[in-house]
Amino acid sequence: MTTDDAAHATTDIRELAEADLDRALELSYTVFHLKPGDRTRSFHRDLLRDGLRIGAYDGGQLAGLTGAHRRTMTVPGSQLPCAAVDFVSVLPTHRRRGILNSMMDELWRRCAADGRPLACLWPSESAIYGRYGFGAATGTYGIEIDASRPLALRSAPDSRPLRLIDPAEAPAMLAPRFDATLPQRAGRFTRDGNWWRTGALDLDGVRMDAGQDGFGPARVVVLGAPGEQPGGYAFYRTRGPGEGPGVVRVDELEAESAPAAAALWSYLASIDLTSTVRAGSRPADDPLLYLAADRDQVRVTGQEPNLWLRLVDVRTALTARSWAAPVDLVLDLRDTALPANAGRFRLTTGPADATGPADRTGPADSTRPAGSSGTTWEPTHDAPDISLDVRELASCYLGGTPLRHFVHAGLATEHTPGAVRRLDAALETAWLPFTGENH
Ligand SMILES: CC(=O)SCCNC(=O)CCNC(=O)[C@H](O)C(C)(C)COP(=O)(O)OP(=O)(O)OC[C@H]1O[C@@H](n2cnc3c(N)ncnc32)[C@H](O)[C@@H]1OP(=O)(O)O
Repeated sequence: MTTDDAAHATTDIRELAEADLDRALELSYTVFHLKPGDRTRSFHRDLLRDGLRIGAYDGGQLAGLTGAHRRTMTVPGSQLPCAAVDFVSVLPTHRRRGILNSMMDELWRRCAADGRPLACLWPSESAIYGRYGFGAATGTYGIEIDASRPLALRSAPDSRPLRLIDPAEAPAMLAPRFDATLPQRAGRFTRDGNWWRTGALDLDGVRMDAGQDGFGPARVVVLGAPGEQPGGYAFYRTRGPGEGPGVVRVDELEAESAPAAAALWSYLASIDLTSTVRAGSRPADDPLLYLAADRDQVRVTGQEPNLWLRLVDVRTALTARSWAAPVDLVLDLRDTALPANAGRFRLTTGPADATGPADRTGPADSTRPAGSSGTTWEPTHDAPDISLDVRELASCYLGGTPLRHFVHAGLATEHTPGAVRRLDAALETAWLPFTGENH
């Protein structure tokens, strides 16, 4: 037994007791170099208390922590329970002894017991989680608009009135528009009133960056007259001119149509005493990028992976989602962390989504229960058409990355010519997956 193994052997992985929540937060703040105020601490405490909680104990000392929030994620044609992993922390004195490995093993057991076929996370460092079968599954663009002149667009904005509303009324007023995006965008999370208040709008200033970056409180603009269902909304914060130009920071914008989006972006680019609009988290297929008449005015400033996904229960995940085209293929799947998923399986998808990938919208999709897509995933001894790792399957699962990209990179193998093209056609979604959250 090596010294490290000996140290690991003394670590007990078990439920993090409610009595240990405060020291668990202290551990997390230590490793993340944070010093939050009381409101943030209380928000974190509630999050940790209400989720899956795993502690790594070295005798009486808490040496490691993993939490996971119980959330519901949209997948093409359905919604699935997901463990949104957070607070992953190991004391600096106990690192690289395998504590994270052990906590991940425990996480899979907890996901199974809690009926969560998916797990996801936003990694602090992207090198860490591929080994556990997580793959980057949604991406995000940073967009900046030069608002020193009127926003030039290629089509006319929706002419309905825009109005600022009391942010306290926003959760109830905005939820129907947000919910309408759920069947279109895989990789999103359903929200309850509490999540709207804290996770989305941060009305109580509980997030770590609250008030520290010079931006004011959340402002909420909606498109449409009072009493009408909003055709779109944006919530944003502003910082007036000082050392630099005035900035509008857009935290979320959803619109029912391109003209509605045009109206909202035009408004944001016209706010007095500001000359830059920054949207840090937009989908790669944001219509704004195509509507812009001058791409020097609307620039992509960054592009990066956002949500990392783990298919904990591959059968449930694959049979729950809808497919854009029928396929009948044998996949040879590697999964070293969860061998129950590994092996050779025949994927036979149900009838293609009647509307096809170009027009898959409407609430009916999101209400279809998991497992009702007519898709099967059964063990077989037949020769494989494709070999791949569960990490790559996770990256392709929501329709964000075609498998052929991984084949080109030598990370997946096509044995039957045309098999990858067929699978990619089936995985495709009308809109790219997009999460729009980073916690
Ligand atoms: C979703 C989230 O919460 S993301 C936040 C992750 N947490 C942090 O970044 C906080 C600071 N860091 C830590 O607390 C710890 O160093 C952790 C959690 C990242 C790792 O915990 P450890 O117990 O040291 O990891 P463990 O010893 O189990 O190592 C597991 C494997 O991951 C690798 N690994 C661990 N940390 C890193 C890293 N930062 N970068 C790349 N690889 C890493 C190890 O080399 C090891 O690889 P191997 O199994 O191939 O040998």
